[in-house]
Amino acid sequence: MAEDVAKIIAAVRAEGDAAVEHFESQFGSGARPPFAPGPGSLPDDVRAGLEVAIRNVGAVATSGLDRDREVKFPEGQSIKLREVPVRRAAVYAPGGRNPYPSTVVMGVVTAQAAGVDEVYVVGAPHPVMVGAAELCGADGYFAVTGAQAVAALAYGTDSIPRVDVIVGPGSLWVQEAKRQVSGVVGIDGFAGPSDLTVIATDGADMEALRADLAGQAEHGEGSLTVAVSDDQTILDALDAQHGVFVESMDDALAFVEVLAPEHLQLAGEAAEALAPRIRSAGCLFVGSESGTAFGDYVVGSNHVLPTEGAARFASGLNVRHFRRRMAEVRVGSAAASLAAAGVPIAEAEAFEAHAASMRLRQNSRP
Ligand SMILES: N[C@H](CO)Cc1c[nH]c[nH+]1
Repeated sequence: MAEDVAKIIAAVRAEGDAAVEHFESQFGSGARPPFAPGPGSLPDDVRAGLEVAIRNVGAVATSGLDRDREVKFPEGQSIKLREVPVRRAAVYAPGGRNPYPSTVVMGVVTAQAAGVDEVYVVGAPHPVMVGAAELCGADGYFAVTGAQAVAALAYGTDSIPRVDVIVGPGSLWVQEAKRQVSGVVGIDGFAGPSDLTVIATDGADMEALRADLAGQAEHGEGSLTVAVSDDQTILDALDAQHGVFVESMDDALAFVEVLAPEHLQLAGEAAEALAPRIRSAGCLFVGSESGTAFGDYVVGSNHVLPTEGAARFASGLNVRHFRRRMAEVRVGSAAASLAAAGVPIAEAEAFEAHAASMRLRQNSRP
């Protein structure tokens, strides 16, 4: 598959819209340049729900913004650490088996909270997804899908703007394409099939947990559900794809730290005590009311999360995926003392021109 994806990317890079149209007719929705989707349409109750999602996801995303910082040295130099948004971002929203207006919200609202100037959506031209993008105030929607969509966004075509960051879940083709263009553009990471692990202890609401597990299994192919408990009767009743019996909660924690699930629910009397001990989950849901489905849609946390164990090192989608940090440097009156320190290092590296550039400022006055 990696080779096929590489061929698609190379073709789109070389031929632009014509190649996108070709692959779209072969594997996608068949849209033609300029890849405009049909009109958006949102039933009133869906619109109202999405408005709640937009408000809550926006509030959480905004709270993740880092502020600029400045370090001033007594020698005279100052370094400002500036947090700056990228100019353009795109959200890939899957719409093959089911339309995902919720993913449109997760991506667009987070990019907007990050301060991105232009935010685009790509995906199947489903009216509810287009309507969600309009409701969020996205700057455009392109009815392109698959690896060709990712390639078009990475390199730009006549119809599709080149962006700085591409985020969002998608098929293995989409994820492989994102991996291959990363470096040319920023990406959020690998967002594969959904998984849910529950740690259920005494007092867990079994009916609710069964519903939660069935919910994530509903994503179909590749989705993974795991129940962990120190009580075999709980495991039998939950009927997850995998039931993992543990002797103790320490063993349960050790297990989930290695698995690093996308979603981890803690249910039952031990839930609150366990919560602070969890480190490696994409998103942690604590207590009987906290079903993963709330996180999929409206509670405010993001549902674009690291899967397949990536929660060991990666974060769920957040404003940092759309921002970069840039140091702003003023050497000022520190030139002399810094040159005294820097010149010998440059000379040790045999970089005489580097040394000269510092040395000649040794006597300057700001
Ligand atoms: N559970 C998915 C990934 O965490 C997100 C989603 C969208 N729609 C329903 N669920």
